[in-house]
Amino acid sequence: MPSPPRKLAIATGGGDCPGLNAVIRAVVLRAHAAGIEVLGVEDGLNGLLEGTGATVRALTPIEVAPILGRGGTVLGTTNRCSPFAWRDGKAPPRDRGDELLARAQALGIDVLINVGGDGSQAISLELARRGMTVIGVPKTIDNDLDATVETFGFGTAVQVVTDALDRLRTTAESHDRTMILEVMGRHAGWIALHSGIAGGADVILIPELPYSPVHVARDLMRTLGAGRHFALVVVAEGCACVGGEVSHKAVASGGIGPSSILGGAGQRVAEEIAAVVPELELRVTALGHIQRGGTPTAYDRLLASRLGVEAVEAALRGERSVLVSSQPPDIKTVPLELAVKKMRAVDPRGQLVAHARGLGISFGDA
Ligand SMILES: Nc1ncnc2c1ncn2[C@@H]1O[C@H](COP(=O)(O)OP(=O)(O)OP(=O)(O)O)[C@@H](O)[C@H]1O
Ligand SMILES: O=P(O)(O)OC[C@H]1O[C@](O)(CO)[C@@H](O)[C@@H]1O
Ligand SMILES: [Mg+2]
Repeated sequence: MPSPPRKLAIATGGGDCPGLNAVIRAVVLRAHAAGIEVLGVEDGLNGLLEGTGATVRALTPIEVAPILGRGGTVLGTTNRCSPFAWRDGKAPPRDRGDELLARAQALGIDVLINVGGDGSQAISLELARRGMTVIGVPKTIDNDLDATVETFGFGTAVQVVTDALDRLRTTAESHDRTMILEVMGRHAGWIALHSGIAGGADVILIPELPYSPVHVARDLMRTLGAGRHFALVVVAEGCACVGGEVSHKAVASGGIGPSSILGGAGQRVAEEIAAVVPELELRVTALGHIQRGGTPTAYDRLLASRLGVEAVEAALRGERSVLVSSQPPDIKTVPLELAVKKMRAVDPRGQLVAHARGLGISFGDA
């Protein structure tokens, strides 16, 4: 039986996500109750690397008490590069993994709790391979992690998009327009599909179902011909038409990140529709990071809190290289490898898509 850990560290990596602070709070509360100290690593794992401007600080129950419902992460995060492919300006990427491990050892960290999506858990796995005890906590608004039934942040994002659709509907109704809403999700259509159903969309375009602009235009005209004067289209940022490409937009890289990210699918779809039915009046909204910011829903706070507590329980049981995973009604642990094995995509032949079709929603695919 391994001796119980005396010191845990917690880090949040990848894009921020509503519920991260609830995980941090839960880990600190449960660990302190068990007499375990918790260090918070700032900006992903950068706090364990010299010269990054980020550091490591002790987290106390008093400090985390008010953060349960706060969006973002009080530790900061990064979704740019990795400790194993560190970028300094234009120099080739270098491996700083061993430096990170040495620093963690010097600080007396027995277990690292790494909260993040597939990219962060790939980092967890490599740290584990190099000898660190790591427990992963899954997070993503995209819902694209296969190793857990659900991730916190997703429900909050779906609620934000649904609220946006409710607002777009009133202006669409007033102007007799077709409103196109571009939403996040990278290469998975979960946010678009869930919010499209909940928000009463007429057309939903997702990466898993390549569409034809002619079919989208036809289905919109059918909707509008059936006595309706407006329509709502939800476009996942990673969707593409049959034989087409996803759209990217340029972003300022800050010297280390990519110079372009997914974006522009909504505008592209508007142009494709207009090419077929120029008589439609279209407007495009890209919701962007509004979907990721702000207060988590009650359910996401609950899920995040349970994952945080169970991560500490797993550490107390002496587990290593595991991911805490929601398997309703329980939170269990699964091998860390499962988090990175494959992306969870929408099943085009699954019941959710069938139910959407049952509501008359078009995917523009046939
Ligand atoms: N601790 C970290 N330090 C540096 N970079 C990190 C860290 N964690 C994650 N990253 C980078 O961020 C990328 C994305 O992380 P991850 O997959 O966990 O996030 P996500 O929830 O899928 O969100 P997104 O991919 O939009 O950032 C990783 O591929 C990796 O390059
Ligand atoms: O914050 P960034 O780097 O713009 O990344 C945006 C991406 O991150 C996510 O919000 C989460 O993975 C995606 O839905 C989106 O494509
Ligand atoms: Mg990712």
